Amino acid sequence: MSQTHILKFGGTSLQDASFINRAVQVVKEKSKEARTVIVVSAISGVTERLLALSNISPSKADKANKILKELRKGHTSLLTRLGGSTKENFEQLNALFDELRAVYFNEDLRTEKHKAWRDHILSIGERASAHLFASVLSARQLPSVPVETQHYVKTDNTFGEANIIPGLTRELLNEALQSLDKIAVITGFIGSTQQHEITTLGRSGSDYTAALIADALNADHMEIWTDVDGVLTADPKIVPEARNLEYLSFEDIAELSAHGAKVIHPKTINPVRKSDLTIRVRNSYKPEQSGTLIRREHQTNGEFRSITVTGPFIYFEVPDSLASEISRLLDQPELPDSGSDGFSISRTSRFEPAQFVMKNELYDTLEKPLQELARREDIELSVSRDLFRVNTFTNKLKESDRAVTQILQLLHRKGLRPRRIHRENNRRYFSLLFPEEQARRAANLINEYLISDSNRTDIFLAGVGAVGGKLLELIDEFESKEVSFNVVGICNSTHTLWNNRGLHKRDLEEQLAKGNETDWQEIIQKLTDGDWHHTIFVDATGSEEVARLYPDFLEAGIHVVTPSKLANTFEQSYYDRLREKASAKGVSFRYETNVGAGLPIISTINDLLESGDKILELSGVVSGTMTYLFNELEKGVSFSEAVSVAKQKGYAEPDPRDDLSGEDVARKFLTLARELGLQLEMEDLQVESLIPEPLKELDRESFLERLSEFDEYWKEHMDEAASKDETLRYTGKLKDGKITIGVESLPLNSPLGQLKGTGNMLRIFSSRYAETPMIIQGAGAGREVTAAGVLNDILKITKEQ
Ligand SMILES: NC(=O)C1=CN([C@@H]2O[C@H](COP(=O)(O)OP(=O)(O)OC[C@H]3O[C@@H](n4cnc5c(N)ncnc54)[C@H](O)[C@@H]3O)[C@@H](O)[C@H]2O)C=CC1
Ligand SMILES: N[C@@H](CC=O)C(=O)O
Repeated sequence: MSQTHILKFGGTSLQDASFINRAVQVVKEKSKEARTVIVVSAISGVTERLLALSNISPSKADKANKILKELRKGHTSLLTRLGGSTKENFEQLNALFDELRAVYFNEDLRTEKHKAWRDHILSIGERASAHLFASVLSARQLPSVPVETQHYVKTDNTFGEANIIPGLTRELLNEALQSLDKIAVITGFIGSTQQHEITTLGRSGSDYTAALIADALNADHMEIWTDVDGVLTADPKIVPEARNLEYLSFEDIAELSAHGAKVIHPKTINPVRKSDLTIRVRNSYKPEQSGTLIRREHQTNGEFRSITVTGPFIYFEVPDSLASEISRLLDQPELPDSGSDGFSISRTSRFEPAQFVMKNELYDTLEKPLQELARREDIELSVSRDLFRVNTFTNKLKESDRAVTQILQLLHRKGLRPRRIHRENNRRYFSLLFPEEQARRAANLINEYLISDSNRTDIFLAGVGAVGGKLLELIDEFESKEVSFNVVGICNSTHTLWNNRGLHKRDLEEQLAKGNETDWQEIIQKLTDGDWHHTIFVDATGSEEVARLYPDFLEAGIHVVTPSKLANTFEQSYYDRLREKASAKGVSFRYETNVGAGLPIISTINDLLESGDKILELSGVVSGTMTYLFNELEKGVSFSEAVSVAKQKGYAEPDPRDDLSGEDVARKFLTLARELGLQLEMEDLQVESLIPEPLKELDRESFLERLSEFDEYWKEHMDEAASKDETLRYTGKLKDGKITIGVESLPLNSPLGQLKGTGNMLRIFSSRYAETPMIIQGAGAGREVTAAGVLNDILKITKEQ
């Protein structure tokens, strides 16, 4: 057995009999594979009791006696419960509590060497814990011996936060432990001065002791047993969704700790920084989990991602001329130690104000001289109080600043604007300053960004009919290394279904009908409050109610993609508002499928305009349903039958009267006109409707039932065209700011007369394409091509991020 493993049990890992039993089990397993050395903290709550004792005045002896009695009883009864109650074990424990009583009531020590007296009192916690645990291990056939480190860990006399004398400590520990043939159960946290007065090592002192021992014994592995899952992406009290990090490097830990992470103190790493020691942080509540592995060389992996929240801070600005004097004030050695992020100053130029961020308590100490300085310069010092820093760490910042931009965009979309952004060059870290509640929200959002697959896009899909249903299928089938989709919610006009982990086509068939009733206010609320970092709302309903909600989604930082032509063809002011909202919130509104379904009509026109071309005329066929109907008439199918099949095939609008009335084509031409910058309304268009006058006032069902009454009319019409070697087409034209739409009889062998199926053809005449127009032609309706076009819009948004 050539390996040496150090197991450090924190107070929570020894909090009661069941936890101690669990720790015994860990030791039993470990000692089968390696030489095992144990380091213990005081049992949970004991250090706090000892501190309370040290603050009780001797005149209140009753109170002190109560604590002394409880501490002794707590330890001895645990010893009995755990089967370690030999006479010798009791005597050793009782001797410690006798010592505690004697030190506590030693008036000379208390008054003359108060700090040393207090450290001596505190040391009893670890010493009692080591005796207790060693006794229990021995009773369970794991021969053990308590080792009190005040004899071996040598320090200076900074009581409360003593500094190690490294060489001497290493030598003494090595001498004491190297040839021990029993399991050493060693006290963490304590040492002693050269004059043998007990000292304590400050915050995370027991982890530090464990590292000193690992160094002295050239240990291979160290386990820190504590009450959290390992090193997490954030403090779970602030970010409940914080995740455990699987592995980190020593350098990662040092960087995290310098900016507020609490699990491992950087001084723990110091003694073993150059060694090959592996450290595992594990949770005593969940011993089956593997925790976080920390070692020297994990430097370049992607695991390093975390958030810490520090504060509270004060923020103020002063003219640059005053900054040097304030910096001198901050340099005073007698100021309270406010940690590595106690204060920071940003000075961009002599002409810009200097910005100061400092811990509240530091400002409180300096407030008077600061105000005095400001008065002298006749400046009103306006301070913002109680701000918190959200520090973000990620390996992504090694390559570029893209993560900073993405995070800022994400926060901006959620209405969070930091007071100050601090980014150090060549560091994997940046910080943002917020008021407390905003800092909490920002930390949760950034955590979601860091832990989720950063390529993931969350989608809410409204409308799961012809287009929406097919889209869900395409999303299910979609595979890419760069992008992944997560459909968090779907709805139809009656039901809504949510699942953070993703919905699929099968859920539509099996689960949607069991979902909640569709409630649009609830959907908006849920999407607005959700911590999804990159959300797209897809409207495939064709509903006016839904199209009127886009400003709410854009306002909440949610992108909108839609095949519905409604929103772009409501009043002009609504069209303008959507664009203003999207731009203000840094989100996208995409609707390529509004004209020609999957054909790239809108994007082509915008590309031409962007490159300086001038559009002179747009004309042709942009209704797939109409082409289909006239093609069917050519074959001798009745008009009413063709309409019904067009609906079944998913070409026609949710209400086919929108196709037949020309409204669908009108909306398409109006959208194109507005893309060209024309300010037109629906009433400005000249549109020929195919709805027979007597059927105009009927509801949808009665209309479809009575449509066959007009089959003969359409047959005659088509026959007449055929007699001239012509056919019917429903065409539209935008020229000189005017839109005209209607039925035309065209030569069968003309390009438009040749259209088949759901064929669309749009001719673009422009300054550059004046003689020979640019033509975009292809299927212009149908669930497949439209859903694919919607997916393309979604992909464009993911690429813009
Ligand atoms: N079918 C096609 O070829 C093309 C369709 N479009 C557009 O796509 C949209 C959808 O068309 P289809 O899928 O064919 O329609 P559809 O009638 O097959 O499906 C509509 C879906 O929206 C749901 N819905 C309706 N009102 C709702 C409301 N207020 N709240 C929640 N859900 C609601 C319905 O329950 C249904 O699931 C329409 O705006 C249409 O103009 C655009 C281009 C081509
Ligand atoms: N009903 C429309 C669908 C596409 O926009 C059409 O037939 O063109």
